[in-house]
Amino acid sequence: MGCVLGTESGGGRRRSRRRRGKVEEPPPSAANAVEVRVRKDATERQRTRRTGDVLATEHRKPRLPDSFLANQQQGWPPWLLAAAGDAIQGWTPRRANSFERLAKIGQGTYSNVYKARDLINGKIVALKKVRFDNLEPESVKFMAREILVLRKLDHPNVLKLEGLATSRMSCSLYLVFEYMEHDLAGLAARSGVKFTEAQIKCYIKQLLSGLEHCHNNGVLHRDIKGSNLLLNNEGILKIADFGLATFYDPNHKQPMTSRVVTLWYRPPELLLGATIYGVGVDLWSAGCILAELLAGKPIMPGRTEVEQLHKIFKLCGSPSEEYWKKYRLPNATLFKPQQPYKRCVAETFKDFPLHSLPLIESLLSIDADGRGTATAALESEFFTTEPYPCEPSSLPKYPPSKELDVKLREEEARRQRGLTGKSSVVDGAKKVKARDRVGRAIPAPEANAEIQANLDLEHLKPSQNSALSCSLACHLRFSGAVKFELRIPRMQGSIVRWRVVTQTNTKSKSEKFPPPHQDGAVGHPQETSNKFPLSFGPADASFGSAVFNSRSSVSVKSMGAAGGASSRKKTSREDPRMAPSHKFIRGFKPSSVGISTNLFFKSK
Ligand SMILES: Nc1ncnc2c1ncn2[C@@H]1O[C@H](COP(=O)(O)OP(=O)(O)OP(=O)(O)O)[C@@H](O)[C@H]1O
Repeated sequence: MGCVLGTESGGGRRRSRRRRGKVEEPPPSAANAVEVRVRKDATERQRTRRTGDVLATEHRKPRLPDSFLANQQQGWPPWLLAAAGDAIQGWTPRRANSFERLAKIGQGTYSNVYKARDLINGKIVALKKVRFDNLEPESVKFMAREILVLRKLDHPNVLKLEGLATSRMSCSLYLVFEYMEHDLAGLAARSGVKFTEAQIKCYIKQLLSGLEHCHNNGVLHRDIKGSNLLLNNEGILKIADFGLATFYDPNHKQPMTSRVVTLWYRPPELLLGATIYGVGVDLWSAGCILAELLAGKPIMPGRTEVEQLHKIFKLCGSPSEEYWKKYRLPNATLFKPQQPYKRCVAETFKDFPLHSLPLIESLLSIDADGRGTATAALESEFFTTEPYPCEPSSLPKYPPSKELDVKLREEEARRQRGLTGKSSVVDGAKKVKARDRVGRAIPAPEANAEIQANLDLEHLKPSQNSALSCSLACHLRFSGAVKFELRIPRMQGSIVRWRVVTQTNTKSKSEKFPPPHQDGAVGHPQETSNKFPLSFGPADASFGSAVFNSRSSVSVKSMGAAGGASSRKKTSREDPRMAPSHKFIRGFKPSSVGISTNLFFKSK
């Protein structure tokens, strides 16, 4: 027996008639005529289905939500509604051909960014083009989240999403942003650019103001770094690239993925596998940027997660016993140094302006709780003492210098010197190895695209045709370049032949698109990402002396070659305090980082 909604005769109130299992038809009236017609149709269709009529197939189609129909009326293509209905709800799309593309200005993990002219008002904009046809549903979901986050934010120091555009012909969505001439990483890398203390204060104040707005609106950015801080010619800094951002509620903390934030700016708790975290992750990155601007070079340019953590411990001290007990982090047993490291932030940055140190100390607290909030950081003496932050409008105007331009310029310089041939070409933009870069500041590793796994495989006894153990550090970048670094234990009298089988798991692309099951923020329980011991790589040379000299000059950069990746000394010995790197383990599960690797060695 079917059931339909009925209207109570006389009273006009609708109520379910399911109780009596009886269909009652209300008397037709002007007020409910349409509803009655609809119910009649439904009843007829149900009867038809029972009799096996052909209309039954039509009836099986799921009913489309009203928002879907409303959006379709607004001109959204059905494929986009299906993929990201919530994110675009209430907006009317622009046509892509109402913009004139002028130049490609950036490239991201899943997008190309173009400088374009709005043909309606002549305004110059940035169009972030996202192609849907070759994106997996997961990636689309994260793109939709980026739009939702951007739509929630409205602040002078947060890049505003001005609209969306679609093209009829291609499966693409364009995010329309105001055009920004520079990014902080590109600007800092320019030769001849030296920021004064007042200018650094101006930039950091704007960064913290933007972060304060994000955090107050329940948004964590999770990828704060120089290339995501865009600047216009009026000196306004805007936080951009919310591709890794997430909503969070400090009062109802949900597990989230720890595989976020670009390595050099990633806080220790994430490296240790924390899944419950908060605003502290962005504040740590802000602290790294502040120190980087003052030093003129990245302060902790690690190449692997292990090395990154090592650098953090060496500068900021290793966590206290209370910390390990308080947080019980998943990777604690792997990374806990046998002997503690002493904190030496003040000593390392002794040449920094006096009032910058308390702020850096606080932002670079090992314990995220010690980092406070963006609001508290804005109240720090750094901003209330002389020299005061300069006005954005008083900042110098620079020719365009975004990271991509820098890479292209450097590649051209290398080509001129006849050194080309080693870098890979990615969609027109050639990648430049860190050690080949000129200029003092080095752009950070690209986005979060680096998946790093130091894999220690099970040691098998050498015997005929047996597999020999090895330690493999694998670096996968989404540019497509895969680099393997093999550390092979000395095998006396063995001829080693190897077969390396790699299988990238395109389903869990990267930290950029953490698999949904790893990010509670999109409604899935989280799993810790590093389920295998990571080993510390070679100990790095410690961060050199700070280059800021507040006595002699207000300029902050006097270094020649950049520190970090390009000038880092390599030592062959590991720090004895850290976990050994050639420990062999059982039960290794490489798929947790999206790459499957097998090594087979044959001994004689
Ligand atoms: N509004 C803008 N104005 C000028 N340039 C921009 C703008 N938005 C983005 N860009 C440039 O495009 C680059 C890529 O943009 P964005 O970081 O948003 O893309 P993404 O796909 O999220 O990148 P990633 O994978 O690096 O995180 C930026 O580094 C920047 O140089």
